[in-house]
Amino acid sequence: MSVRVVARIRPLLQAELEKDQIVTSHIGPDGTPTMIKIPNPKNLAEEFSFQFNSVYEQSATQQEIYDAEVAPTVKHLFLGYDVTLFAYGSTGTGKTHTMRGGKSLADRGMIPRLLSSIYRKSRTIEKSSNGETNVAVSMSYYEIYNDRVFDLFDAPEKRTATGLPIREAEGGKTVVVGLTEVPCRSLKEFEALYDKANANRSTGATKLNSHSSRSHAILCVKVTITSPTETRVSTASAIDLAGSEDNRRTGNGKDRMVESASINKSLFVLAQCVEAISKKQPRIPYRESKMTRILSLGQNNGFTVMILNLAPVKSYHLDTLSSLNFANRTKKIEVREVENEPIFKGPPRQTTGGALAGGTMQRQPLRPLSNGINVNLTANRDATTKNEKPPKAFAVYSDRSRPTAPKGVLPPKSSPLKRNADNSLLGSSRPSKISRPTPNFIRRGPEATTLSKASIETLVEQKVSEILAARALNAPDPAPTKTVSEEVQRRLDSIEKRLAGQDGERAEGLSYLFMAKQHQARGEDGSALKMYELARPYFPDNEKLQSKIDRLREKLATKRVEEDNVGTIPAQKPTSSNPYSRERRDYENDDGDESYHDEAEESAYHDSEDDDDNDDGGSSHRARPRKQRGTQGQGQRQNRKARTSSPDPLTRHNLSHADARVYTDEQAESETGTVTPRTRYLLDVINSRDVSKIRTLSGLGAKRAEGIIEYLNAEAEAGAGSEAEDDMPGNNHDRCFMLRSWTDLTRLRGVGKKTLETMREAVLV
Ligand SMILES: Nc1ncnc2c1ncn2[C@@H]1O[C@H](COP(=O)(O)OP(=O)(O)OP(=O)(O)O)[C@@H](O)[C@H]1O
Repeated sequence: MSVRVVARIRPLLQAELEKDQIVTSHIGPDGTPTMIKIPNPKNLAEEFSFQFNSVYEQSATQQEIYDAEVAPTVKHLFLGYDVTLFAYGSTGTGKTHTMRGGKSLADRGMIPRLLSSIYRKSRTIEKSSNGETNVAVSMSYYEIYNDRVFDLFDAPEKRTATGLPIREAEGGKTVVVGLTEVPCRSLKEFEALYDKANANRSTGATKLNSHSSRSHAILCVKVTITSPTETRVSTASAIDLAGSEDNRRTGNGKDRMVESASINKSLFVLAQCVEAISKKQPRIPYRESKMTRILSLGQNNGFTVMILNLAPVKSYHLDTLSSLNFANRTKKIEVREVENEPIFKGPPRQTTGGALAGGTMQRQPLRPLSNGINVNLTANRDATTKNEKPPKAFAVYSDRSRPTAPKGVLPPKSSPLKRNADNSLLGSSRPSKISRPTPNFIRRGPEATTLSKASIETLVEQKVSEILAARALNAPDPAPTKTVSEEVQRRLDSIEKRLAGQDGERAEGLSYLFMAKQHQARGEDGSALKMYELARPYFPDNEKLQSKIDRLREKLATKRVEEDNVGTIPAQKPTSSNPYSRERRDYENDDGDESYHDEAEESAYHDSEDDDDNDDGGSSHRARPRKQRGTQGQGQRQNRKARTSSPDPLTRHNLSHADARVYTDEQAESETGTVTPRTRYLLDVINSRDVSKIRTLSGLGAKRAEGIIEYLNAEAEAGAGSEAEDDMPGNNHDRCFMLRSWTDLTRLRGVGKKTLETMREAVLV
């Protein structure tokens, strides 16, 4: 079934005027409000309509929304399904109000109401089973702030600078290592913990919201139902995303800008993921931000409800269109309704709650996670017998395929908890249950080529976890595992070096560059200049960076002179000689033109990007490396097509953050020069399509070498352009597909990032 998407229009705030309202709800085909209408910013007489599962008007109460959208999921939670609830919207649109709410009973948000229902249902189940069935509730709560994960049960002063690591456990789940999981046995206990943890959440004042969330907050409530015959675990995740921000309106200072860049980047990646999923694209860029890795939208099973929060007024016009478009895509995401497998057992045992009795928070030791579904339970069972704390283990699914449970582990179900068929939720017809097969629309990389390689990867991960754990606990590093080979040790050293050494500094420099680009794309030249200047010490010999700074200074000086002369920023037509022209043109286009078509918009962005400094050394910024640059005329044709295409009002944000798309460590290559000599060498060898040459690269066997050539040929065969480009008149595909950058290399099928790093490190140039 699809993600259920409902829209909520918040009431006018004190400073907002009734006459400025532009967002309206309308009755849909089923006779209930399901449609949102909003004028086209370019032509106010024209309206865009968006259809959702439900629409809540300004007067809707918390109770109404809870009853209709969240309460129906509770029974499914108790039947072993995971439930994900998240709030999306621009800053100041009411996400936190919806999820957390106010203090009064009527104002309580979805989260406290959900917990209230969970406890009520738990008591009912325990009572009706005459105490034979026990329900334990525990919670974890963390935030993703500036792309780092922090446990909200930790006071801010106790946080480490790097935050908690996340990683993929063997079972294919993304897990936060070292997260606290707190048992809470009553609503009262929950509320005390939740309030305390919320006080640790990063918030701050912006011009748009005096109490703005600066992080994505993720609450996971684990429900463990233990009957005499089986144990079921399911998780309700409630996510209050930070809101996207337009820094021309927030009045953010430097620190807020850093937060803002991080918020916008992660939301941009989320939008990219949603777009990729909804278009069934083979590559979903989950890995490009921690939030998307953890959320793994479209990969988590169970029920997902998204509440789209909207402000009704004109000042949010473009943000609202952007959000509506995002939500429109989200509703196309199919979520597989899969029940968590129960664990069957022999004699009854103590529950998790019992094991962790006392209401004290317990820091779980950092240790490698075990595999598979219901990892908590297996771990808890061990913990009970050994009187140890259970390892942390909850997760939303990540983009790795998950092994199916070995045959014979789970006998056929005969549970008293087994539900009656209930197809009522969300009005869908439910598919029959399946046992977590791999979603077929996600292209998987080939399995590791050899067993030894796979075990090396595991050992490396295991060792890194141990080291991180030792550091976190301020204990001496554990002795190396006997089985760690020289090869593993060498790679560990290199990973350690990368984590702690120069690369850390470089990463900081890169983050300044990234923010600078974001500001520049938005036309915030002053802030962009500041960020470039902050990046400068990290790349002292980089002439390109220096000349960028010089150009920006010049541009700002020109702007100041113009402002002095005219008294205001000129609304002039861009000219090629005016250094101010490109950004104004982009900005004006995306606010005003109908350049809304995604594919074409992307091309338009890249074309205009090329017009600028040509500083990316080729295609390294591009999401689709196989796009071949056309001539200037071709680029213009693409732009023209973009502007006449369908009025899809996405996304000033997309355009603004286009450079966030693949901004990783490797963008150093585009920012700090062109492709590095080592990468150039790798590219040359791979582009040669010569198996014997490719095999000489470290870490590649014959099989992978052939796989690489197959990939190159397939890409060439597929044509060197996107669907949008395919339609372009005069677009001649370059049939000889070439990789041009490190980013292109990261897209090679079957070659992981670690292997790439090994290959690069082994190049002697
Ligand atoms: N349904 C509502 N009823 C009354 N007030 C509301 C409602 N929704 C939002 N508000 C008010 O609007 C303001 C902004 O709401 P909130 O802080 O929840 O926004 P947000 O989307 O979480 O913002 P940010 O992303 O910046 O954290 C708050 O003052 C809140 O009380």
